[in-house]
Amino acid sequence: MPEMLRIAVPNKGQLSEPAVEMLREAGYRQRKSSRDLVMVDPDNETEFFFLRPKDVAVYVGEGILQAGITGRDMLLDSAAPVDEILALGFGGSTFRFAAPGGAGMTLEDLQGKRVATSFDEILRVHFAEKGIDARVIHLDGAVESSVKLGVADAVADVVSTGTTLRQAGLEIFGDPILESEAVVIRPRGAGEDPKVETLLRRLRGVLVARDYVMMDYDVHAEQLEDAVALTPGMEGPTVSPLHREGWVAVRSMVPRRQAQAIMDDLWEIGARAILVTDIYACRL
Ligand SMILES: Nc1ncnc2c1ncn2[C@@H]1O[C@H](COP(=O)(O)OP(=O)(O)OP(=O)(O)O)[C@@H](O)[C@H]1O
Ligand SMILES: O=P(O)(O)OC[C@H]1O[C@H](OP(=O)(O)OP(=O)(O)O)[C@H](O)[C@@H]1O
Ligand SMILES: [Mg+2]
Repeated sequence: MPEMLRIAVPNKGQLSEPAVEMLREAGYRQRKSSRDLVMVDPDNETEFFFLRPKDVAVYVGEGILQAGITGRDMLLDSAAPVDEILALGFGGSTFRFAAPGGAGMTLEDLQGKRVATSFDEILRVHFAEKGIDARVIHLDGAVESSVKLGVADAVADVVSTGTTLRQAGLEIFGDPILESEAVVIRPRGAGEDPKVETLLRRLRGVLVARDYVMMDYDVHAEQLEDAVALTPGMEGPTVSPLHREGWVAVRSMVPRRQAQAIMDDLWEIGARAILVTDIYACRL
């Protein structure tokens, strides 16, 4: 048996499904049932371990697993000896203070108060940095209820849409404590590992395939420089001769979200036969 690459993946919660989906797009076999705790992918010599999201950094920090997917907030809260090596663009959230609406709280007002959170370590570090002496009350979840129930004076919690806070009658105050998203981690100080490098290259390929499209168009050679300025591509666009005298065909990657605006601009300078296609997979 070849040496297996061992990767930790969240087994439930907000990050689990999108992480599994991304690994599948990256060509890895993924679990069939959300109850599977281990999944072997022999073709890729990789084993996936489905662990509680907060535990991922612990396993990777101990060097038991060579890489893992978790939230940046969770990795920082674990204080495990791991490095973030790639941000994955999903599971975005901010970690923020909130208190009853209308109270007009500031960070300084937390001096001597009780603040409930599921991320004690992040909060303690933040208070230490800001010189605030407050009591951190650990709760495992549903932190928003703590103020109404009298367990805390304010909360520090994960905010995505803000709906949960609003429904609990709480209002954000102060600067964001942390911006988080799903990330790939590895043990701190780990040396180059060709299998981990392959995983990263594949995941970067998925990120590019999600964020970019391929654009093809024909343009008169006189307008080529203007057109290329609109579609500079990654390492410069491919330009090929067309049978039609004085015209060239151009092929370039462009950001998906700008594709329509770029097509409008290309049309304006006389480009025609402008086509956009999805990138199925890539290595850059
Ligand atoms: N809308 C969201 N709500 C909660 N977490 C989110 C959201 N969007 C992204 N995240 C991120 O997902 C992770 C939280 O995962 P999750 O809530 O599944 O774990 P958990 O709270 O420890 O687990 P559980 O809720 O099952 O006890 C964090 O990294 C957080 O930043
Ligand atoms: O800003 P929103 O879009 O409302 O999302 C944020 C909420 O989602 C998470 O809770 P989760 O569902 O993970 O439950 P938990 O409190 O048990 O962790 C988080 O802890 C907030 O409560
Ligand atoms: Mg949660």
